[in-house]
Amino acid sequence: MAAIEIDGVTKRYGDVVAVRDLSFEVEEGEVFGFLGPNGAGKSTTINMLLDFVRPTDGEITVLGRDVHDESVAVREHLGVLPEGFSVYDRLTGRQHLEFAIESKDADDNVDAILERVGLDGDGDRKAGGYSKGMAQRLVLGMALVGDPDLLVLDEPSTGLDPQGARQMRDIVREEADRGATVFFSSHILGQVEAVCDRVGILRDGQLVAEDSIEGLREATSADTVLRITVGDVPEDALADVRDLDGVSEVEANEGGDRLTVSCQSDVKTTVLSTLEEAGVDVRDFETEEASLEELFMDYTTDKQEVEA
Ligand SMILES: Nc1ncnc2c1ncn2[C@@H]1O[C@H](COP(=O)(O)OP(=O)(O)OP(=O)(O)O)[C@@H](O)[C@H]1O
Repeated sequence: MAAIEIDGVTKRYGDVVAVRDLSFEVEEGEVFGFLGPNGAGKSTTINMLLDFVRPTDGEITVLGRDVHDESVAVREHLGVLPEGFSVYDRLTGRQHLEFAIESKDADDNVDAILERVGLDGDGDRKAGGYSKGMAQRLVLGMALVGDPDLLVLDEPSTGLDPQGARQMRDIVREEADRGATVFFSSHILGQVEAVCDRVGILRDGQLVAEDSIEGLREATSADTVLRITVGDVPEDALADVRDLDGVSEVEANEGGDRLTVSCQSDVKTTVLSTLEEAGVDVRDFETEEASLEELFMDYTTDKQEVEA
């Protein structure tokens, strides 16, 4: 069973189409990163998943249940870190967690959760005095109560310091290891790269890519840079490499013993074998893959915009 099934979903706000005929699935136990530039429709999608907003068209099923018709049953299995969450100023962190444990009829240990989210020592302070990052940690702690089957986290790393961001990554992986599904949106691409099994990239309300990071790399035109140390290179060997499909640039240094080849990820081995076939002594090589940032730009920006 898929943990999340989004089928032909459209959301219109008057003339604005926030999400357009969106369909995708997230498998149980998967960590799925939901990416997209500002205004792409990520929060709208998450709000529809949580039944905060109704789709204009289409169906959404979470853990095999319709999110609207069976919203109460769905909620019992969900942990949510919503966008624009708020805390109760007059209640302590501990009281927030006790409330979450009681409402979920769970038996979590408050101190263990405080420690997990990095709030040990601050549990007895009023949440009104928490910094933004501390409040975010608290709401994440509340989302973890009751070992939910599905965690939905909207921009979980925003406002966290580097240590908090690392704790967030660890928590996401730990939750996945115990079998939970994690669906989160993010702008922090390094976070996504480090924890996601798959990502979906949204642009103008439509999914423009859905794959593992590795798969995206192979499918995109964002180049891999191959640095090769060679004996020496005859000009015609360079010409053979330049002629390969998927190679965009070949440069040799002045000494002629180092080559830099920009190419698509899947032609790296062809570049090396072409050099060897032309009699070049390939001594060493290293590759520099396109960063997730470059992949993201590649999927969400028109080529003309990049060139401009
Ligand atoms: N309540 C609303 N009324 C009118 N338009 C809306 C409403 N909510 C969202 N939109 C529009 O829908 C589009 C998608 O917005 P959404 O907030 O889902 O994007 P996002 O990907 O979450 O962006 P961000 O990264 O900036 O949070 C935007 O054009 C936005 O202006």
